[in-house]
Amino acid sequence: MNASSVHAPPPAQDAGPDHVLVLNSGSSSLKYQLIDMTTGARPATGLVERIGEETSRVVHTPAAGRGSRRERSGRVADHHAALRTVARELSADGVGLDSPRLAAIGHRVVHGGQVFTEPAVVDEGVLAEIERLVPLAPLHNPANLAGIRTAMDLRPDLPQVAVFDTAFHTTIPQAAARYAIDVDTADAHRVRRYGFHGTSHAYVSRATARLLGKDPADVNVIVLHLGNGASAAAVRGGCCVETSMGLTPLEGLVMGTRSGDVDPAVVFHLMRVGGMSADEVDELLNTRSGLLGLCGENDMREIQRRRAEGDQQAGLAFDIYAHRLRKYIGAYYAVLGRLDALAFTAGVGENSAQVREAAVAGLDGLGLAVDAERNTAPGGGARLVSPPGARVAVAVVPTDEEMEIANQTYTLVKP
Ligand SMILES: Nc1ncnc2c1ncn2[C@@H]1O[C@H](COP(=O)(O)OP(=O)(O)O)[C@@H](O)[C@H]1O
Ligand SMILES: CC(=O)OP(=O)(O)O
Ligand SMILES: [Mg+2]
Repeated sequence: MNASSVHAPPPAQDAGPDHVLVLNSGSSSLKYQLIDMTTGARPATGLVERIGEETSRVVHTPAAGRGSRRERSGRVADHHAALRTVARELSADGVGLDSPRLAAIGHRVVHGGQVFTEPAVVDEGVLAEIERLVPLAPLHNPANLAGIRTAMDLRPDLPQVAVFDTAFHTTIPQAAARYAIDVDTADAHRVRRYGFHGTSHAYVSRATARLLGKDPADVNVIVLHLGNGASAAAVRGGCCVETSMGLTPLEGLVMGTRSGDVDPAVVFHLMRVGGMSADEVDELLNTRSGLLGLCGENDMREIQRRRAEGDQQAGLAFDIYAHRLRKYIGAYYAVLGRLDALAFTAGVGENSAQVREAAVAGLDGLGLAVDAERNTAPGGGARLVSPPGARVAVAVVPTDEEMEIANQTYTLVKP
């Protein structure tokens, strides 16, 4: 690894602990943001990606005036090593894990089962429960646990708070949460719809209401969180009533590498006739399916480029992706009965005008359309892309899972 010089300002001496470090550990990445809860500023953000591979990449971005962006490559063996690397980067900026201004570390934990309806200060009992849920989120929960355990090693005195992706979905009624399988079998194995990306759905549904100048309690909204993982949520008056991910983050929309909905019999067919093991089918549906499986590419930018050049495989992958979105929009409209807004968020939702246009194509009858000029206009921030006076607002609403996690964490621990 090659280091570069840093110019860290002297740490403030008089402020109390008002910083939260947010960690979002994915299966092979660790994203982090240090947030000043007094000002909302982010003294540092960054990510470690390709953890465990031959060459990992570390990108650390201090806030303006605190130093310059640093990028390194080299092997980062696991999530423990990743967090130690992050700690060193933060120390170099004078805001290390030993900083007296650090109030807590907030961790995104993907699966909280039915137990965690709120964020939790981590203790041995919480760790044991997250561990018990590993079989339901094998890609995510082990990484989340590694992040928490290393953070506890590095700062045993500091509160660690777990914020669960599933928590926002615990209001989903039984009629939507239960699968139609034998009740005793389902209960014995905790089989039900849990839903994920809840922190994002909660934040974006509230921000959408704000954009409309309304109280979240008065607004019905469909949120489409379209990142590498993708899910839809129907939110009535601030409460989630339906979502597309289920027992695990595999169900629902077409994703970067995950299939989303398939007939469950596909699994038995591949095992009986295709000679695959359960683990092989699991790996196929989670990591070699979705956009990647359809056209060899999971980056929507690249798919759009190939589609524009007439590449039929990329065109079909895009069409399948958009078709699934339309199907869910129609279904969730029916679930809600009345729809005030459709909100697009995350990497694809915030940046792809083509996906937004295709997702509502032909839905004019439902009052859903995008205005070509608004939809393609550059600019960040929450904004409407539907035509003026539209019956249903269509909006781009950037998600901020890190700020939401920081707020929930700080609320629990602030002095
Ligand atoms: N300008 C863009 N146009 C289309 N897709 C984009 C654009 N920028 C980012 N994306 C897509 O966003 C996805 C990543 O979204 P993101 O929310 O960062 O994912 P995650 O947090 O799940 O890793 C990638 O598929 C990428 O292609
Ligand atoms: C739950 C989930 O799918 O998360 P991500 O999109 O970060 O993979
Ligand atoms: Mg994400």
